[in-house]
Amino acid sequence: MVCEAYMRVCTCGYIITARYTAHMKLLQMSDPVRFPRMTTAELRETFLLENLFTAGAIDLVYVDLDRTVIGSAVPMATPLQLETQPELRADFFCERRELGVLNVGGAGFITVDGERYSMEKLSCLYVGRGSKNVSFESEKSDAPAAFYLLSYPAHADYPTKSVAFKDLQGLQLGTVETCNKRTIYKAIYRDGIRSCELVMGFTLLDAGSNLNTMPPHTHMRRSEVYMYFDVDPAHRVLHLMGPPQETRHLVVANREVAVSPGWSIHAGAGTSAYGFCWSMGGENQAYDDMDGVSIADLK
Ligand SMILES: O=C(O)C(=O)C[C@H](O)C(=O)CO
Ligand SMILES: [Zn+2]
Repeated sequence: MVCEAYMRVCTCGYIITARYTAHMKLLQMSDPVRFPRMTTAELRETFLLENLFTAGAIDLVYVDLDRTVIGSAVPMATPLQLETQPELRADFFCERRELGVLNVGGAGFITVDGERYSMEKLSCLYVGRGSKNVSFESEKSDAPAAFYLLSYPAHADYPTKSVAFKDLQGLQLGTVETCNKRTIYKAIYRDGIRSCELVMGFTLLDAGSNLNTMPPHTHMRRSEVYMYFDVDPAHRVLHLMGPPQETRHLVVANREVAVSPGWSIHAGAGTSAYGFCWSMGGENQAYDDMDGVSIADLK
């Protein structure tokens, strides 16, 4: 289906062909001046994505911050093809972009230009700039894969590569006493799968711990995106955000995404167990380039 609204907007110049299907939602960030006066509804509309992971579809959102594209692909009985989008003005999705994918659902496959990658739960795939055909499949439609997608502009071609959960080396942080014992798994980063600006991995909390990224930090050189997964439907994560002296929270459900500008802390406390995918784009790829904030200074 071609989007009628989009066709009206772009009759001057841009030629839409049938393969440019529905357009992406556009998410426009707020700034730290407007932030403290935002209502709960405004905060949620600006920083939270609640409607990804539609069964049998690819969902994509374009964020003006670092030109991030956030999305999901949940293939059921038939594979799903990643199409280019009108907003990208590109012949194919990865013409000028790189893409990171994390599977948080059942086992599946991703095929990139004829190469088929097996994607168990928590496998991660990097798709390099210039890759033309990307498609997603589930092994079983009654336990579909749930592919989380994160894409940034790319200025070089790095090879498409996958990594399975069992091959990731975890970094243990936190303690039981401070309720934040957790393991960080880095997949796409300077010493792992190479990329232009995308940095991507996930964090799993130990049983009984519920706090992530505490003490918190900001990092003006990059924006960050959190996608919470394996959250029980009856439970929520209280995602903390905002300038360290002006924090607010978003109540986040399973497979929802919180966008975090460089001026914002990003941390969370779950009412039960959860994992989350963190990913970043921006000026550098040093994972530990963080401006730490002491807990006592938070307001
Ligand atoms: O639990 C944590 O700590 C994290 O997962 C931190 C994120 O990875 C992060 O904020 C990286 O900048
Ligand atoms: Zn961070």
